[in-house]
This record gives sequence, structure tokens and C-alpha cells, in this order.
Amino acid sequence: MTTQNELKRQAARRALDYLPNDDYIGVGSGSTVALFIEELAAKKDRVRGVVAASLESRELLEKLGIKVVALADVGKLPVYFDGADEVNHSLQMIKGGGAALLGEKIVAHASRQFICMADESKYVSKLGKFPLPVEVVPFARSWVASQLVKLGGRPVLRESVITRGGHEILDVHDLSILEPMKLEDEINRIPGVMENGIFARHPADVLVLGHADRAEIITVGAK
Ligand SMILES: O=C(CO)[C@H](O)[C@H](O)COP(=O)(O)O
Repeated sequence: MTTQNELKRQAARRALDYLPNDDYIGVGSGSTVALFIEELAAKKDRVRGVVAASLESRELLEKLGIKVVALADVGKLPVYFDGADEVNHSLQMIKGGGAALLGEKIVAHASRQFICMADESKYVSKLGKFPLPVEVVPFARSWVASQLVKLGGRPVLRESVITRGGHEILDVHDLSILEPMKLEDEINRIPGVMENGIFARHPADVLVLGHADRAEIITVGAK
């Protein structure tokens, strides 16, 4: 039987087709990204350096001898590679299952192209079955939670998780995400919210979807 990890590896391996030549790239975090970094190790001479959106990815890159660079030193990146918790047919995503959404959104926005790698179970017609991660300033947690309830959600604190920026994560269940872009903006306007896991303003350009026997390339035309 094919495991979910094998589907993720199909996607990670195929995503290497999008590596630029002799340039910098960005990577997100999570198990699919870890597989991508493992595959990248064999081609590390192709890239000048990698900006990591999380400490875990940075550690893995360093362990495999891949040069890590700071975003501040490179500015705009040609390509960003990351996974997702859900991705819809417009290539809008929910991310943040690994609590690295803030770093991921920053590096994604600093990149010209977003390559999303996912196993086939992540491709959905409507976002929202996966609880939406919202990164909050601890002091504002209850206030933010009350505002998320007004939006129809059921926020649950992710126990024992403090993000790299010193924030907490509320996982919001039962949200109806009819207009992802609007909800992304609306949640980010609540004072105390640092970022939320809807990536609709900046959807992926390419989805590399791992199946048991192949990787499928999905695009939705020009942004
Ligand atoms: O957004 C993320 C981390 O914050 C990950 O991309 C997302 O959780 C998917 O993870 P995985 O590749 O382990 O399934």
C-alpha cells in the first residue's frame, strides 16, 4: 500500500523541475518540505542559497550541507517551495499546521513564484475542513477568540505551542470560508492577530500533486 509519505515524495521530487539555475530559493516547512530538502541535497550545486521560513527547515538544510541565506541578504526570490494543509482549485491554501505560517507568508510574499507540493488528499473543492491556524499575541488571545466566534468559528488554543515570534496559535474550527481573500483580510484586521493561515491573496502558481504512481502539475493561469 502506498503511504502518504510516498505521495508527498512524488510531489517533492517533481517540484525539483522548478529549481532555477544558479539562484536563490525559499522553502517553507513541514514533512513535504523536509522531503523536498532531502531531494535537493543531491542538486545543491544548482542553488546559490536557500531562505528557510522555519528553524526546523534551516536545521535540516544545514545538516545536509545546503547553504542557508537570510531573506535580508537576498531580497526578492525567484521561487518558493512549500506544502499546504489544504489547497483549492484556485490554488488558494490553508497553511500553518506546523505553526510556521508567519515566516511562510513572509517568504512566500517575497517570492515571484510559489510552488505548492502536496499529496492528493490535500486538494479540495472548498477550504475549511482543516481548522484555520491564527497566530495571535498571547495577551490578546481571549479578545481575538471572541472576534473569531463572531465570524462563526470555534477557536481552540494549540496547547504548548509558542511560535518563533513568541505568539500563540488558535486553531479555528467550523469556519465557512466562502470568500477566502475577504476572510484572510478580515481576520488579519483584528487587533492582536499576527497572521492567519489563509493564503488567498498570494495563492500558489503551481500545484505539484503527488499520486501513488505520478505527480500531477496543476495551474490556474496567470495571476
Ligand atoms: O503550513 C505548513 C506548516 O506551517 C505546512 O506546509 C503544512 O502544515 C503541510 O505540512 P505537511 O507537509 O507536513 O503535510
